[in-house]
Amino acid sequence: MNIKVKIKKLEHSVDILPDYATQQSSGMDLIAANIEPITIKSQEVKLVPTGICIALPTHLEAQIRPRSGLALKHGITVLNSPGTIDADYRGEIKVILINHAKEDFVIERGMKIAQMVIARYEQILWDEMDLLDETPRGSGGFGSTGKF
Ligand SMILES: O=c1ccn([C@H]2C[C@H](O)[C@@H](COP(=O)(O)OP(=O)(O)OP(=O)(O)O)O2)c(=O)[nH]1
Ligand SMILES: [Mg+2]
Repeated sequence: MNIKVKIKKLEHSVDILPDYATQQSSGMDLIAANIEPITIKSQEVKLVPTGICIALPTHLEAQIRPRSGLALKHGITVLNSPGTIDADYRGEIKVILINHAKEDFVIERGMKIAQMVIARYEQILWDEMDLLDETPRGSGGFGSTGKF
């Protein structure tokens, strides 16, 4: 679609911008911009800077998602996944990482720490009712349709 989105690099940012690793990747890899290494001890949470600010147009949001390789090999994931970057946010994009492994993990500057998916969203208005239309599912949920 080639929608152009404004991006600003902060002083501590890395040289390259987030990018798609392959032609049809849905997410762009986000790069750690911490000057000094950040150690995430087992079960610890750390906020990792990316050094970039963006200005998304209305109806687009950015979702911060984990990288499966970091999760599988090192137990590192995005605590608030998917993190939400609102269209009106102009601050630095930061990534909340948690270490679920037993070993410490060190985030080095330049490391690909998470991925960012740009998605469309809608805002709605409530139409408050006393009764909602009936459906075959009704209030069934949480496994109501069976195991297999
Ligand atoms: O992983 C994240 C999540 C959020 N943000 C930024 C962008 C987002 O637009 C803003 C607010 O995020 P969110 O709405 O998830 O946090 P909140 O706790 O509700 O804070 P606020 O009251 O500022 O909305 O913080 C990040 O940089 N990284
Ligand atoms: Mg919020």
